[in-house]
Amino acid sequence: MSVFEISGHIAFALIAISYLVKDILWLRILSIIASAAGIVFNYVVPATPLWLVIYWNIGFILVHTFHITLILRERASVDFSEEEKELYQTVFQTFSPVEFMKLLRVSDWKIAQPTEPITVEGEEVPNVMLIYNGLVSVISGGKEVAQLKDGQFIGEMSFIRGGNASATCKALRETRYLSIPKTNLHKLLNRNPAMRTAVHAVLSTDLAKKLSPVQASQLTSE
Ligand SMILES: Nc1ncnc2c1ncn2[C@@H]1O[C@@H]2COP(=O)(O)O[C@H]2[C@H]1O
Repeated sequence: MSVFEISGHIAFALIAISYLVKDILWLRILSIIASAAGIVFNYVVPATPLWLVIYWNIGFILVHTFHITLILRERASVDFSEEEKELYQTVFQTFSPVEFMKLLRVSDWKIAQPTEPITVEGEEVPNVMLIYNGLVSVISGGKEVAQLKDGQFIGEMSFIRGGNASATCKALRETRYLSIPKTNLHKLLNRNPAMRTAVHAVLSTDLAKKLSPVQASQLTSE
């Protein structure tokens, strides 16, 4: 088998490997190398070059190169503050840096003063919020049922289930939090379907941690 015939095998082998790769950048790089090997094979091995195949492969290379440029440009623009890095490492590790950056772009940093209500039981909750630093009381039916602190979400229940606030949440001391407007979050997830699983995983983990042992055992026995 000549070197040029081997290039045909390399082209198809790389296409097969690219199907296994999850990182889109690597998938595109492998596809470019596969197309280049395909061009060599189709130029040298047949009696006359197969221009139709060669032109299509050049087209594929151009498309992948264009997208690689966009990906690299996007990745280069990722620059987190210390606070954002901490949130990324503690809560959003399952996100890619670019996905986390997209989430931050549609979010706002806010501060609630002591006794300030963040949600009101039975009323609409326009944002999903993540406590960065502070303490929040969760009041249901006039009684405190829980306290929420750093790294915990507020408003995730109505986001997942729909409907209004299941409880009133009030800051017990000055509380700094990341607020993600739900309309922005829905639009972001529609534009980036791959992020949907990561967002739901983060919110479900938070929800599971909030379940009391009694509630959890009731759920598992259902
Ligand atoms: N038992 C609970 N333990 C912890 N947090 C709660 C509890 N009940 C309600 N919450 C929080 O209070 C929020 C009120 O708005 P949501 O129902 O959207 O989401 C709710 C949770 O974030």
